[in-house]
Amino acid sequence: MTDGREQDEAGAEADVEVDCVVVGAGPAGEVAAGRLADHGMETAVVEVERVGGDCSFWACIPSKALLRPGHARHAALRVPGAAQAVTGPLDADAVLAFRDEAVSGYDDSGQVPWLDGKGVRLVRGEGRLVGERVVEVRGSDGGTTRLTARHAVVLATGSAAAVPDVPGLRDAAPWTSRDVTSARRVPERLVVIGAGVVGLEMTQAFTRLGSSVTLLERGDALLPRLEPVAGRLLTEALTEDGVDVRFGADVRRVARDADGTVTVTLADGEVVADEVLVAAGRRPRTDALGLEVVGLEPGLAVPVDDTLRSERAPWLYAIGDVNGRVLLTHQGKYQGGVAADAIVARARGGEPPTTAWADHAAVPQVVVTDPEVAAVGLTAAQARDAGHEVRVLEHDMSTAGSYLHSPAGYRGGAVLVVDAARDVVLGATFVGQDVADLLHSATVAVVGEVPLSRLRHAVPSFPTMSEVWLRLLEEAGV
Ligand SMILES: Cc1cc2nc3c(=O)[nH]c(=O)nc-3n(C[C@H](O)[C@H](O)[C@H](O)COP(=O)(O)OP(=O)(O)OC[C@H]3O[C@@H](n4cnc5c(N)ncnc54)[C@H](O)[C@@H]3O)c2cc1C
Ligand SMILES: NC(=O)c1ccc[n+]([C@@H]2O[C@H](COP(=O)([O-])OP(=O)(O)OC[C@H]3O[C@@H](n4cnc5c(N)ncnc54)[C@H](O)[C@@H]3O)[C@@H](O)[C@H]2O)c1
Repeated sequence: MTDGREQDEAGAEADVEVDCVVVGAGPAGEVAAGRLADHGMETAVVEVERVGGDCSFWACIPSKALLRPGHARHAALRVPGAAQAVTGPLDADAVLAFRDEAVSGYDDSGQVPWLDGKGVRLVRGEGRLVGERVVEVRGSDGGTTRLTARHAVVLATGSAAAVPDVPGLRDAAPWTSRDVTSARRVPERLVVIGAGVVGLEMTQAFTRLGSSVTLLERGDALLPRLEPVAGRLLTEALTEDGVDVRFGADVRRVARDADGTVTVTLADGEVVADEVLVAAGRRPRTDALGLEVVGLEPGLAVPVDDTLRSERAPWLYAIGDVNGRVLLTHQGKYQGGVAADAIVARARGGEPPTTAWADHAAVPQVVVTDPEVAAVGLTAAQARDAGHEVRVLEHDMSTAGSYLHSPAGYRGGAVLVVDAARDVVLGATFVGQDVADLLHSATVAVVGEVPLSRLRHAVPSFPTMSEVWLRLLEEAGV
């Protein structure tokens, strides 16, 4: 099933007809293709780089591998007995080797059998819309294949780092998320432009690997779209790690000298470093995707409705980062499943069985820093803005199960946002070591609209981090 190029005897490309074509085999595209095939749709997936997408090779997986050793070392340092066994810094070479192993040496052959097993046809090359339901694929040898979809084309081409128009920045050969996650050495001095999730995670990973990091954020707080406790505790933690965190940063110019040194000029001074990481947001990968075929502008996101279908063409769907809805792997995979079900239902003359409403109501996200930040649903401010009568429950998390995780003093906090009129949870935020896996309990509570009076019967095990639920419900008086 792999490879998929069909050529006639003279070696010219042949047209191939299938039920559905998915462009991009990242997490979103893989899920959509697999589910379409499960439903009996003959499906082809087009991939220009590696099956598994950015997430597997240049984003989620390598970034988490770079973070994990530092988090494990710090967790040990907080526990008597274990702390005494920590006798030195991280072994940077071993960390980079761990990262290489996590990305399978940048080889996607381990991911292909899953597609094969589903019966999905993999076509290697760059896909581009060239007509109604037609995708042209240009292979690395310059040859082309035309794939015609009987039912639907699904765009799942992801996103790339956006490089702001700062004078000199592009010429300074900055690191992007791809370069930092695949770095082969640890720079002595690193300056990071942008304190979004990429900037925060990579700042901490490289600080703990031994870089001296300056983090430049133009805003006035970290993670401003989350509960304020998240940004506050993370700022404290990064500062304690030795990061120079600067808010209100106005980056005016960047220059790289002949000796490789980078100088970042700010409105109020300059920072000199060995590398500069641009972590200032993303742009959809639609520059050469043929969007003009359906009247959309190349370079922009592909707007879709809640079935992930474009309003421009009833056969066109877009899932994952490329539609700009929520730039997270798990939401892209969720969208892939919803889109596949909608395509199949419509192909059979029916209505989509569901929509991707969780994208609006209950998006879970974990910022994998130390402390971790795990949040789902609405913050108190967002809930008030949406017109809810809000009750906010807070707990500082320095007690309960957290004591065993970090007896030397746990830095953490929890916030539950409750719809006072309906007694249900609208959002939750947990900050602290080892809180990430608490998040799904909150996601279930938000999606299930479970009343607090019912939640008290969900008894958390003693002594686990889940006891934070007990404290929050005590605070609520239920
Ligand atoms: C450093 C970093 C860390 C991250 N960590 C996390 C995390 O921990 N958790 C999380 O949920 N999210 C994380 N994200 C976000 C996550 O990586 C994205 O949301 C996710 O990869 C989106 O999946 P996707 O399938 O839409 O796109 P991608 O993973 O980008 O996959 C798109 C695929 O399409 C292919 N493609 C593009 N154009 C074409 C074309 N014309 N023809 C054929 N193929 C094409 C690409 O080669 C790629 O393989 C992180 C992002 C970054 C940058
Ligand atoms: N653990 C995770 O789930 C994870 C990890 C990494 C990335 N992601 C996803 O990837 C997406 C992209 O992340 P990102 O961090 O690249 O973008 P982002 O949009 O989240 O953050 C960009 C930050 O850069 C700042 N900025 C922009 N231009 C600047 C400038 N000129 N000077 C100084 N600061 C500037 C912005 O104010 C913002 O704080 C996120 O939306 C996130 O969902 C998720």
